[in-house]
Amino acid sequence: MGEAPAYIVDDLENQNGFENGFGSKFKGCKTTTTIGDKTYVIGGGDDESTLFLEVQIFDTATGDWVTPVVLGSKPKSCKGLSAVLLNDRILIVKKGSTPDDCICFLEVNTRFVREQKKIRGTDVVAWSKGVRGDAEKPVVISGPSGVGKGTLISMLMKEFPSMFGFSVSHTTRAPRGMEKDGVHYHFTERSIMEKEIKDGKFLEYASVHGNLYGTSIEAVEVVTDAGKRCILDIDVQGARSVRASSLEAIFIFICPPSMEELETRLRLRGTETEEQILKRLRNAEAEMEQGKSSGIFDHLLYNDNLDECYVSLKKLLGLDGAAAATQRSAPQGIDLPEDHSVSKMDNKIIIKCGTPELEKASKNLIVLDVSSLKGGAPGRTRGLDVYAIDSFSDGLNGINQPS
Ligand SMILES: Nc1ncnc2c1ncn2[C@@H]1O[C@H](COP(=O)(O)OP(=O)(O)OP(=O)(O)O)[C@@H](O)[C@H]1O
Ligand SMILES: Nc1nc2c(ncn2[C@@H]2O[C@H](COP(=O)(O)O)[C@@H](O)[C@H]2O)c(=O)[nH]1
Repeated sequence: MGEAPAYIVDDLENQNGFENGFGSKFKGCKTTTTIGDKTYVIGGGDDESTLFLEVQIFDTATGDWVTPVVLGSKPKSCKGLSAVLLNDRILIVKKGSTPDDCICFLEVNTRFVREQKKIRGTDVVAWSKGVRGDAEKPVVISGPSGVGKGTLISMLMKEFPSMFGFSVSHTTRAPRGMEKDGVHYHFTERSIMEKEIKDGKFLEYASVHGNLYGTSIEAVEVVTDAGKRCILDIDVQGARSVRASSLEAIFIFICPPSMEELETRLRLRGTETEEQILKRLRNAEAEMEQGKSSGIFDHLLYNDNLDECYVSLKKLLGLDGAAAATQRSAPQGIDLPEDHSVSKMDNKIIIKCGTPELEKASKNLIVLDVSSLKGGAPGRTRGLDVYAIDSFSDGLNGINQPS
């Protein structure tokens, strides 16, 4: 992939098709990035009708404009944009945005995007929000039916309501008495779910105890967009698929103290027929084997005494003691002045804060170190390291060309 855009928007505007194509869409700010034959034009409008950033691709080989499938939540439009091409994604720095909304990524060739392109047979891009540090890894919880996954997750969500969000799965099974559509599951007809699977809607899906279950990309995005850490309650097959996907998560397998106790819990729960209970118990044997030996899971927890197991779970998630208080605070944003320019040096993005007052002040350069980026759509791009320095710091003299 090249480093600098070969085309600027004015050049594109002179290309055949631009006038009749999508040029008119970007009346406000816009930026272009060229990768091989494709020029990604990212822009926003200056009116109420275009509240979000849009993406169009100009194919320089064919002269055609392509409207890609855009996954992820579109960032809000803004007063100005800078784009920097990283390996598989474009970093966007927005002007006139709030601290939590000024850095985002448009993924153009991440594993997630490549998979989606294959499934959908069309151009795909995906937005992901950039967050500082290593926080917010989603949590995948698996274990045989009746082991207590749901119980433990409810305890976690009750104690840390602003920190965790539940990924609401789709299923073809019928709702139980108290279960609500859209809260516990998205209860879906099999034919519809099969179509949605074909359309690439799901991050993972599996046939479990005779029904289809799946985590939609949107289910994870809804939680992530709310600024919460996503919890997935899925079976071992699903966990294996997520492990192979681009979602970087912590994988926890919950074991029962014994198969007898598992049976007792399933029977006492009283939500399944005898036939279903027997099926779930038969499947539990294989699930236990895979949970313990497949290498999918980072941690194994025994749910014998519920309170003790919950304490262990919190410890795994770094929620014990003082750490819990730190984790509960919202992730730090980046306070960017509207007047700034952006350039790149190796793995560092240098944002020069351009007002005369700031130029005189010390610490007028904000550095985004992007050398340790992790994750991405359908979650956050984590690992941004952000710090401020002044213009004359060692090694950064002369980094002052606006992007
Ligand atoms: N440590 C425990 N000791 C005794 N009972 C428990 C314990 N943990 C959970 N239970 C009970 O076991 C039953 C099954 O728990 P739960 O519904 O949370 O299981 P699950 O793993 O989510 O099952 P499924 O995969 O079928 O959704 C519930 O009635 C719950 O109250
Ligand atoms: N692969 C997936 N498995 C899922 C998902 N949602 C739930 N599950 C698992 O199904 C069984 C049965 O659940 P139940 O609610 O019918 O008792 C259980 O092991 C869940 O973990 C999913 O989206 N994908």
